[in-house]
Amino acid sequence: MNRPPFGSDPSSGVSVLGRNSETTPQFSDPVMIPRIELCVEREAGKATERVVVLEGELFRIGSHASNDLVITDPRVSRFHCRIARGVGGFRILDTGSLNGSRIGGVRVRDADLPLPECRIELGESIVRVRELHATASADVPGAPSFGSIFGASLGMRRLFELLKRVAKTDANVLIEGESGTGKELIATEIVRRSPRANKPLVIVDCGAISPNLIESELFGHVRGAFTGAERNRIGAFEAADGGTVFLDEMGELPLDMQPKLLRAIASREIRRMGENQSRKVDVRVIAATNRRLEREVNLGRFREDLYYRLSVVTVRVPPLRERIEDIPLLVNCFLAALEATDKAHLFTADVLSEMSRYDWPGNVRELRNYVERRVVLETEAPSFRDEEEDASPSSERPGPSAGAVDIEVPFKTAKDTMIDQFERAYLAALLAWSDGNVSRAARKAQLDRMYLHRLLQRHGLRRAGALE
Ligand SMILES: Nc1ncnc2c1ncn2[C@@H]1O[C@H](COP(=O)(O)OP(=O)(O)OP(=O)(O)O)[C@@H](O)[C@H]1O
Repeated sequence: MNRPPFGSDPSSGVSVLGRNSETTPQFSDPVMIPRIELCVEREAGKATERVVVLEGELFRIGSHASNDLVITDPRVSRFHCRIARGVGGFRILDTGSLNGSRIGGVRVRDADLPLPECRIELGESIVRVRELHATASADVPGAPSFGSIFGASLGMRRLFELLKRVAKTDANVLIEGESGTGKELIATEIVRRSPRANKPLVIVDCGAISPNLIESELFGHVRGAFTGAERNRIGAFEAADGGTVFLDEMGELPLDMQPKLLRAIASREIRRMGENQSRKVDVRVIAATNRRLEREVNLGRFREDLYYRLSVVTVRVPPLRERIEDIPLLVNCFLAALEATDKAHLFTADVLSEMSRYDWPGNVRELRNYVERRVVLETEAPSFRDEEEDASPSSERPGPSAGAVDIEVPFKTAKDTMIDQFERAYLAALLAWSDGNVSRAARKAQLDRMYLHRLLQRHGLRRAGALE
């Protein structure tokens, strides 16, 4: 999708995309960035005073040396908790710590920080958090896009600034975000702007490959390595030599594969299955996950050393519900991509306002599907409530009728919309049949369980896509 130029139409809630206009909205006023100060008042039971100021989007606290605030306390987990910017404030998220995080004696898992001042209790340590005066930042880009990624919210524009810096380096990157927030888009955009742009980019979806095939997928095999290995095959790392491997759904990588991946990253060597000889490879790794890997590390389900190698830079993509101000811009972009800017009247100010109250469990992907559906069905003044009901797993909405075609809509758009509607209807009925049990549903539909899981996340029919 190219960056769309904007015009405006007072009759609709979104600005209409004028194809010949040169103007793109820019945010030229200095942006005020809220800041907080963290002071370690007590560490492992002893009084102390160490102060740090949170300037970025994400701040990790724990006993592991890679945290932004390292606390040396045997009762503090390696990745204990994190503080992130949220809507109009800051949130604390406990990342599966053993002894918990408390504020005022109350255990918190995911909560707004009660500012202007509060104290977080971690093990035998106390961190005081204090709100500081917001400062003007020159670091927030004015343009509400980064290549094909769009977002006008402060969170997204700060993300673009980070991506710009990350893209120029050769550092491994870990992209965290719920399903449908644009992680793959971000990975592709980083690669496009990196020194490896003209080298191969190989994408491996760790969640969609069965555990017994993943080693061959990543590192290849030689003939006879296992039953069915009839010829030599190179894996993703060799295919990407000199370029980049994008490991999607990193949290699904089986534990026994993790040391092999670590070796490939740390010593830049791989070994094809069934072969003794090692081969040198030069690959940048970008990984994405919709699970909290810190939590997986604390629980012993993900190797700490691999996490450390992968998360040289961590990029957190906020869910759409935390940046609802992006919705009008995204609607515009999708209308432009569909060559349907003349349908902007379907998105009145009232519709947009209803859309901003919806939770968007399927994030930007769900929003794009919603826009496509409205365009194809040409629903006049749609009530967003209908959509919410349609999205519920118990919905019995019938699938599209094969006869209902509109040749005014481009073939690909119409086909994608039909498939999308079919998938939603099928999955909703399947889940209703299995009482929400995904394994039973997968057996019934003869689908791979992981694949079904991803389909459900994609359609916003499962909260499991949420970072947990
Ligand atoms: N900020 C954005 N601007 C424009 N399009 C976006 C944006 N974010 C996501 N999209 C679109 O939403 C869809 C989903 O994006 P993508 O596949 O990158 O998400 P994801 O986080 O990798 O999802 P999953 O975890 O399910 O693989 C794509 O069509 C993508 O182009």
